Amino acid sequence: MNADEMKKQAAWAALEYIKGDGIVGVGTGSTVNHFIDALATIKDRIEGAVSSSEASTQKLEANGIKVFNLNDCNEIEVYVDGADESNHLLELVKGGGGALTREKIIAAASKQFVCIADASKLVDVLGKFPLPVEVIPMARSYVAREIVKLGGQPVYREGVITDNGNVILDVHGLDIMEPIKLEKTLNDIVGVVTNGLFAMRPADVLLLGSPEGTKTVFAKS
Ligand SMILES: O=C[C@H](O)[C@H](O)[C@H](O)COP(=O)(O)O
Repeated sequence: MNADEMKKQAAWAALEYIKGDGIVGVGTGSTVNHFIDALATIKDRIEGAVSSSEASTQKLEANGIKVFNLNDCNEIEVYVDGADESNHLLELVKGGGGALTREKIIAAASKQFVCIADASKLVDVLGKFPLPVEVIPMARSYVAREIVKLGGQPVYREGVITDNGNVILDVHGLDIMEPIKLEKTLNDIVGVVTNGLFAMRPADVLLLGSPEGTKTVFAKS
């Protein structure tokens, strides 16, 4: 079974978590693309979706799913999104596709966060995948220097502008032993919009596609 088949398996398993008839929070990425295909099969029983990126919005609308503005919604019941890495507390690294800020906003505004991924994404310690940081363009060099002071090696993601008009620094080599602390420290640098650590608001459940079937993982305390 290849990684994409595992992603698809986890994405379809997430349908079970869509219990109500309201608005579903939808993330971004190749795993979420499978979830949107799955969601399309129940589109007549849900009101619609809120979307974390222009790419997901396009795919949702192409599938006949109405996309709402988050400002017009109350609390979202369920948010479904992928991840680049998850530890056993379901703290995540996200943003490989550059959609981290809108993803973090919808995750914060949702009651339940269901993370979907292939089995390779579960790790003991976060940090092998470079940590994306979304930055206001004029602050790029300043923020990069501040990140170097923290021990990271920021790499500018050339040619990428986020849906919010910002740039991304991918930070290598950071010690992510204390994810909540690092998430806050990075967000405190002036010019940072947000970073791809989802530790203050981790996932509530992780669905991992694997050759042995979908595994359901809850946070280990
Ligand atoms: O910005 C992108 C998102 O955080 C994605 O959810 C993450 O990169 C995982 O993507 P994929 O499902 O393609 O592995």
